[in-house]
Amino acid sequence: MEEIQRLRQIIREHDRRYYVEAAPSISDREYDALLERLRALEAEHPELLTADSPTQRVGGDPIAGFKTVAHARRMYSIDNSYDEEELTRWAQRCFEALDPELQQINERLKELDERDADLKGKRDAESKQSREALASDRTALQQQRADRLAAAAAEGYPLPGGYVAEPKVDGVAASLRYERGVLVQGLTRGDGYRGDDITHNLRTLRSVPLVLEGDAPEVLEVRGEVYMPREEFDRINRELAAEDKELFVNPRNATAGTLKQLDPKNVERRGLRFVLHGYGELSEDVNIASHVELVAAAQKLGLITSPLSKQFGTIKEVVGYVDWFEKEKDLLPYNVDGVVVTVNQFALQERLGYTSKFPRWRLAYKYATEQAATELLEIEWQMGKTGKLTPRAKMTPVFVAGTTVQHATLHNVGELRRKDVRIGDTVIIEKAGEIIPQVVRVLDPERADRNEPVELPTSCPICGHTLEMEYDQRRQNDIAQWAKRVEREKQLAAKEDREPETIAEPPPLSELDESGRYCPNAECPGQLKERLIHFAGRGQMDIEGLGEKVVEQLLDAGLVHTYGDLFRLHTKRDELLALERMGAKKVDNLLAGIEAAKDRGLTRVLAALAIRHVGSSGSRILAEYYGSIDALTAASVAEIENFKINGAESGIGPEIAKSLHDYLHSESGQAIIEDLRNEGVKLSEDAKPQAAGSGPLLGKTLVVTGTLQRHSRNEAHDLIAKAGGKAASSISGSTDYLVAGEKAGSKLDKAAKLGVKVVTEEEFEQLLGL
Ligand SMILES: NC(=O)c1ccc[n+]([C@@H]2O[C@H](COP(=O)([O-])OP(=O)(O)OC[C@H]3O[C@@H](n4cnc5c(N)ncnc54)[C@H](O)[C@@H]3O)[C@@H](O)[C@H]2O)c1
Ligand SMILES: [Zn+2]
Repeated sequence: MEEIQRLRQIIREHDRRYYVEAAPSISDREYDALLERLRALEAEHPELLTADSPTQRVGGDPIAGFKTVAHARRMYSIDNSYDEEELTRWAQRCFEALDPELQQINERLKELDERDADLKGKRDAESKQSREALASDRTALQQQRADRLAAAAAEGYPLPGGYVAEPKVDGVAASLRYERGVLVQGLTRGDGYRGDDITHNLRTLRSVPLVLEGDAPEVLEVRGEVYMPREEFDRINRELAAEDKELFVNPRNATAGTLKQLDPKNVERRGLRFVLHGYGELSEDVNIASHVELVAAAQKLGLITSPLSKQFGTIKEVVGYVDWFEKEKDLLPYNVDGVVVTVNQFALQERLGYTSKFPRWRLAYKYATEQAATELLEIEWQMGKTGKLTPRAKMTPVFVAGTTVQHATLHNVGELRRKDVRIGDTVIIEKAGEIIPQVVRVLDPERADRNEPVELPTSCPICGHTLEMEYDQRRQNDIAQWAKRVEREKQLAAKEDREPETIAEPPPLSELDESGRYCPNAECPGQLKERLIHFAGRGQMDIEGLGEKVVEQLLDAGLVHTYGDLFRLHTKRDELLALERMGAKKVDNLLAGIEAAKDRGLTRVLAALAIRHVGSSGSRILAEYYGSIDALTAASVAEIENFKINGAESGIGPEIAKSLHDYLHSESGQAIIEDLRNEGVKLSEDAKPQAAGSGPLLGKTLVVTGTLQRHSRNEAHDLIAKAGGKAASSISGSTDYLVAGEKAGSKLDKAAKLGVKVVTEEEFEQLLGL
């Protein structure tokens, strides 16, 4: 069946975008609809079902750069439903499979059937009579069964131990393995059988204890959700926007994207959290018989569980919780997309077992994302400070998920073309998880009287400079790879004296692959206001007194046309004084602020110039490595892309390298740098003390007290620093561990009061991985 093939291919592509790239292009609901369609087709044609169908496997392929490790117990996905009645039907199925009375009735019905089958062929009177008796027995049993089910339905399918309902936190599943109380491994779910080893990243989370409290068992694997609070998500997206990088579409993708970081320092900065919702391998000495007991035991060990985890006797009560929680969930500081319902007792879970992909004892109820239909009126092109022109849909205002919406971002030309939105179309928009509204799709793309595709600008609407296009990096790589393979095949064929085999060529780059259209003129007035605001901003040149309002005034009065003009403002004191609300004191402050900004150094200057793809962290890495703008300008693209720091990848990718190189060698870029240099702006970076690297203690603060047997105090501090941690001398709320040697004294009391974990010298060595 062609449709099955096609659906599988489409779904795999979405899986890759979602799990591997953390950048989905359709909503979960649409994705689930595709999967449902495939499942239905496979059910109709079971002979076409294959083990590698997306309906049979969970998650995505492993991520490059991480070690994959087999899970001690498989990590399943969870079947989900958007339908409350489905929740009740699920409970009914569980009840039917578990209730002893129904089991008995079913057994007896089966017996009757077997006996009936034996008698079937026989024609004698006795057999006939027996069969009649059997039939009436069956009717009675069936009635009994129906009565039992009706009674159970009325009660809400009660189970011994009941059900547990928990928020379905919208993040990424992870498994933490503790051996004798020490965190030894953290894995992603991966394909369910094997996950990526992200131990070093998970260690940086404050909510992930490196050592468990109290009596920890031999082996304890807990599973839970790594997620990003909304506030943190907003902050990161603001930062990305300031660096003109692609934004994360929601906190879940931000979490996935963060966990993929190779450098744990980048993870530490992004307040991720962990909340427990399940378990993996448990050693014999673990005495836990239910989900509720798991949660209680985990809390005692210092793990974080959901305060909203609730036990209920019946599914009716669970449905009540689901209804109540629908409004309530929006008040939480993190995104929740549903409720996970679990059969509480492990013994019952075992009896229910698993399908090829899901446990039968768990179901995720998902709240639907609100959507609305409206008319697309116009495509506007907005210019950002790096000169990127972003298409934005202007629509007839429509109310969706609590607010009136009339703009939706389309990100880039690629997305505009892939969604093929046209003026006059009715479009479906959606606000999923606190995000800027998105155009999901066109309602009726087959409509005969549609307008022509949207016309794209080819030159800058403000300065007229020809625009530059950028294309999806992955597609570019695919094409480059193909060219290499063709070349290799040619050489091989020549050697073996045969015709080279043809290797299918990937489709050429087109508008569908376009990731950005830019005005490359760094002096384009269309970018000037945004550029100046950014230049003067906090993380950049940090010029006091130069906010948005003042920038506007300076531009309106024609006092500033370039960054360099800012540093010449001191010659225009009178003109400044003539501006509205600009007294002598304010002018002096502004001029002093500008003067002070000259000494910020190369890191800040690079970040301030708003060079495409070059953000603050990239600027820091580059400035610290090269030391001066001249050294940086002398470097080739390949050098910038490939230099190593202490043998490790620098984190500067090809996009950054090319964009920076282009800028430093462009006429406008060079003019800007020379101008700044002439004005005395510092274009070098002083050598920095060795930045804390990675290590098992990254992001953790430790205090050492008392006398250790094997290490002096100074040695211990060195070891902590080498492991990426901070050694502090006094305990506070932000201390993670107190390392207590002999005669530890008063710090122990303080640690107890503040809830700081106390570790022995041995445990300390385990933490260090010694
Ligand atoms: N938009 C796309 O392109 C796209 C692509 C692939 C997948 N998806 C989405 O991803 C879903 C499949 O992903 P999935 O397999 O991770 O399933 P899922 O996200 O629907 O649910 C399972 C996961 O929920 C998490 N979870 C959160 N809170 C939990 C709790 N209290 N108890 C237990 N688990 C909890 C766990 O990590 C678990 O693995 C699909 O339903 C689809 O909506 C979307
Ligand atoms: Zn321009």
